[in-house]
Amino acid sequence: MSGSSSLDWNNELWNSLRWTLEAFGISATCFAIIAVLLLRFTRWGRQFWRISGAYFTGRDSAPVYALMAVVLFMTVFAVRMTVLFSYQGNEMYTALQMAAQGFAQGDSAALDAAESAFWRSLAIFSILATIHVARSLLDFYIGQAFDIRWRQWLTDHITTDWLAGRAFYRDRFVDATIDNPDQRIQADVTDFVQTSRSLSMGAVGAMVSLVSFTKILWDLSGPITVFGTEIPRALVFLVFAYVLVSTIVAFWLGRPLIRLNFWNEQLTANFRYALVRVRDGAENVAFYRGEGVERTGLLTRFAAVLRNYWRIVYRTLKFNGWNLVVNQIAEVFAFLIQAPRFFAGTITLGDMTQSATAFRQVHDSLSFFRESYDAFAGYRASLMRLDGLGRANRVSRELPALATADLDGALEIDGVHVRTPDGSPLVTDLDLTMTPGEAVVVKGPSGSGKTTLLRSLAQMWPYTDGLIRRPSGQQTLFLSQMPYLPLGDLRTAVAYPGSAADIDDDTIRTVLRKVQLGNIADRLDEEQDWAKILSPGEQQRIAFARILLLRPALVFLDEATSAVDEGLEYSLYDLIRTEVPECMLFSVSHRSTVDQHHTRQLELIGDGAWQLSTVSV
Ligand SMILES: Nc1ncnc2c1ncn2[C@@H]1O[C@H](COP(=O)(O)OP(=O)(O)OP(=O)(O)O)[C@@H](O)[C@H]1O
Repeated sequence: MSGSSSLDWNNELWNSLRWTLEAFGISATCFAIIAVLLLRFTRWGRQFWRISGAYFTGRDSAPVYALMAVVLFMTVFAVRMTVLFSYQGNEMYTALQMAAQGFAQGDSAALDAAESAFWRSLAIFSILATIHVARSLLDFYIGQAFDIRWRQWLTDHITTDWLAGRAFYRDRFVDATIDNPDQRIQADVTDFVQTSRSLSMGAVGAMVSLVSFTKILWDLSGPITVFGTEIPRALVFLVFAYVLVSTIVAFWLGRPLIRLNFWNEQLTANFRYALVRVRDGAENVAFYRGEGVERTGLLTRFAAVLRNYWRIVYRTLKFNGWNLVVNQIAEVFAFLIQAPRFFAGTITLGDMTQSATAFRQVHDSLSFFRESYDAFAGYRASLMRLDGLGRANRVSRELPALATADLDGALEIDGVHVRTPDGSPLVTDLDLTMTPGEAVVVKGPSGSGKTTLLRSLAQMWPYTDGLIRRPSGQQTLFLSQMPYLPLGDLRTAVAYPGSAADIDDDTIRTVLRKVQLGNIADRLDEEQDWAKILSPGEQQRIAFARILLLRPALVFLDEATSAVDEGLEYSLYDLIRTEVPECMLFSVSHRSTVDQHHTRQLELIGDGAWQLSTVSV
């Protein structure tokens, strides 16, 4: 009696190499065909292609395919290693069985042969184990390299797309749910890349493993008679039947987990957002002494997280309970079926243990699809979020915006209409021309559309039409009520949107002193959250410092001096008028003290009506 399936180890290196290359060729072909079909005919496949198709096409895609081929090769190679281990195990246990028989029969020649077979199988194990360790590490490294390269490309691609054509602002007019691009760009991209690889390569590995071990199981299995009917190759059919039934039950038990996990994400995000709100509004909450209300609000949200979490715990108990039972039975299932043949002497101990290994591999391969269901549900959610962001970016860029043209040293507003999203007119048919040194102040009651007019002139507001001709690029500056201070040192904050590298420190310090911020002029290197440190009035002075630094031809100011006293307001405007006298000013202000720095006044009267007059000081 000898192992019914053993390998010729002397030639195994070449055999395995040939096997791996063949299996790689077949897998790569099947993978390509299935991928094309999925990309064309499934909704999520089309979403995948819209998100990342450009990575796989174009001039730079050759290295991508090369790396993919290596990843695929490593996956197939891993299966071959498992196959080899199963044969090595077979030989080792068969040798032990032969040794036991040699002892029993007092046959020293048989004992010697068994002993040398045992040591040979251990020597083979040490070679296989060494290759396995090296392969595992290389596999990890190549997988990570693949992910990092893809993630880098995708983050760059999506960030660029999001920032292009002011989509990051105008997305809100397309899809109100795009309120968390941060999550989409950071977490979803990471998840998308990792899960794309793990699911696709997992499926390839499972299929190759399924075919390989079904073949082994086929060779090792014999017929079984059930109720008078003989089932040939019973083990193969039984494992398929076993996994099918256990999968159906597991699917039925585990299905609610997908919904519960979705809710878990949602409720945790709500809780986190509420915490962030308290952090961002800390000063206001503290002034109001709102801790009590905040505590109740936070703990109510957290209670919802816990309620749902308990449901997950109970459901997981059932799901895991079933899976544990299934897996425990799978441990002995092959032994149970093969035992009669072993005791009848038809198969060796090695065949028995190899049957168990093969059974487990076939079982695990078939179970891959069941166990990946959850990961796939999460993957689809990521696909939907990334595709949704891409779609909103595209659509928002196609939204109408004011037509614009470059014009050196002057401003021409020609037939501009501005409406609210529901179509009510805010400004109707505005015509206005400005020449260097001129200044216009915009007045009107709260809600009359002053800020929205500026949004329209900056091409941000979609409910508008008409034409604006103005100095190009950074020759025109829009300054909102509270200037934006980017992350980084003070130098970067003051120079924004210019680059701090282009301006020397002395110039920045001089300008800060001119706008009466001499107290911070020596802190240019400090990295702080300057928006939290500087008072609103100080932040508004930073905006004036930017005008002095960038010396634009035209500036739009929206309530730019609302947080400073009238004396300071006077000197800031005076500074601009004397330092950059050619600069055209277009200011929105409620304060009458601002009027004296302007030549004309544009008044929004309501329902789209407006009136232009000269300022009489
Ligand atoms: N994103 C938006 N969606 C819907 N309506 C908006 C949006 N932004 C502004 N509005 C509406 O457009 C109108 C004009 O708003 P806008 O902020 O331009 O007024 P304003 O004259 O600048 O007011 P204030 O003097 O109070 O700053 C308001 O009725 C406002 O509610």
